[in-house]
Amino acid sequence: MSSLLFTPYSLRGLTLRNRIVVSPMCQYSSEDGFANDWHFVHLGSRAVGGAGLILFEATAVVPEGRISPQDLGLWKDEHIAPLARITRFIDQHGAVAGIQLAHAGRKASTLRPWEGDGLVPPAQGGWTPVAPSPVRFSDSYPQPEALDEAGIARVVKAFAEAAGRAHAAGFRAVELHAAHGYLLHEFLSPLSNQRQDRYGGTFDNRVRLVREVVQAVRARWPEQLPLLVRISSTDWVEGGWTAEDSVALAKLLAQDGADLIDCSTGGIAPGVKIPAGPGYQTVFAERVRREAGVPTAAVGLIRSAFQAEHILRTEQADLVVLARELLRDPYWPLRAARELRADAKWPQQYARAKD
Ligand SMILES: Cc1cc2nc3c(=O)[nH]c(=O)nc-3n(C[C@H](O)[C@H](O)[C@H](O)COP(=O)(O)O)c2cc1C
Repeated sequence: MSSLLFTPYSLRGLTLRNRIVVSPMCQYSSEDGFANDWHFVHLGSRAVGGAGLILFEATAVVPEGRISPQDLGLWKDEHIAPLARITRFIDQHGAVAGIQLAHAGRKASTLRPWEGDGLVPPAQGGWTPVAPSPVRFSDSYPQPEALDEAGIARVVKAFAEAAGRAHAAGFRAVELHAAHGYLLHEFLSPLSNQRQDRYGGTFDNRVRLVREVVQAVRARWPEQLPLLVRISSTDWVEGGWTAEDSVALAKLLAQDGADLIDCSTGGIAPGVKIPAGPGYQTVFAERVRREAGVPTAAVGLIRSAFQAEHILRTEQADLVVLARELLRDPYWPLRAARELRADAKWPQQYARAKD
């Protein structure tokens, strides 16, 4: 029986050689948003290791939207060339390079990198983070400033412009980060969004920003290439964002031009007890897929080849996304193919090694 994990998968005009996705993972290795040799080796080795789609870390669309001052960025044209060097290498090794575009909102770093090689804390001119409402994430986070409508419009434009640069850098998939308590998620969740204008209150108002971003990115991103959205499918908190909300949102985002929903959870509030166990978030991918009729990706404690194959065979998700397993072992796909005795599409040298 052939393996589903190693069966190519198509979204729009793009075909992945298999269904293994490298989850976006911050590397804390960039200066001023620029990719460098660390990113080249880290991401390139995962292409050589056999993954189908490699999602670059949360990449900030504006400098003040970084989770850490060492995050990648795409807020200026100068960021394109070093990224293009990496996407070319990934392409040459048969994988697809995708980028996660992000704005960290109230959880953004407030350290403004200065001209030299130091950091400026908020009291000496660092950033004030922005959010839907002036509600801090926790006592140890600064109070954010609520975005006004002009600020919201600038965020939408920044995502679209970053998507344009991502295309110029050779990316063939883009994922919008609307999860883990960052800006787009902060608008979705009633726990962080206490606005009373057309971006807050009702479900339709809270989803307005993420819909505008999807529409704006879709307008900028080539028609034949896929657009993914990562959501936190539940806040795991009473009164927060729910799995039902996720199903309703997925339907709307599909109308707006999203092709796949990457179903993560959590991140909106500190100290929340999450029942983490093998594949603990897969149930959300399954539900969104079944009830919204939208392709999904499953992520979270997916560790073995058989577990990944099972998720696909039982139609819980269309793609499996691995973070820590692929951090430990870039060659996880190669091992998985052996374990499943799958006929994987390898770069030539590995095809020879496999025989
Ligand atoms: C070092 C590290 C960095 C991460 N950075 C990101 C990120 O940039 N964007 C994101 O959506 N998730 C990020 N995550 C979360 C992972 O993508 C993934 O959702 C989570 O680790 C669960 O998958 P796993 O059990 O396979 O590790 C990060 C996780 C780790 C371990």
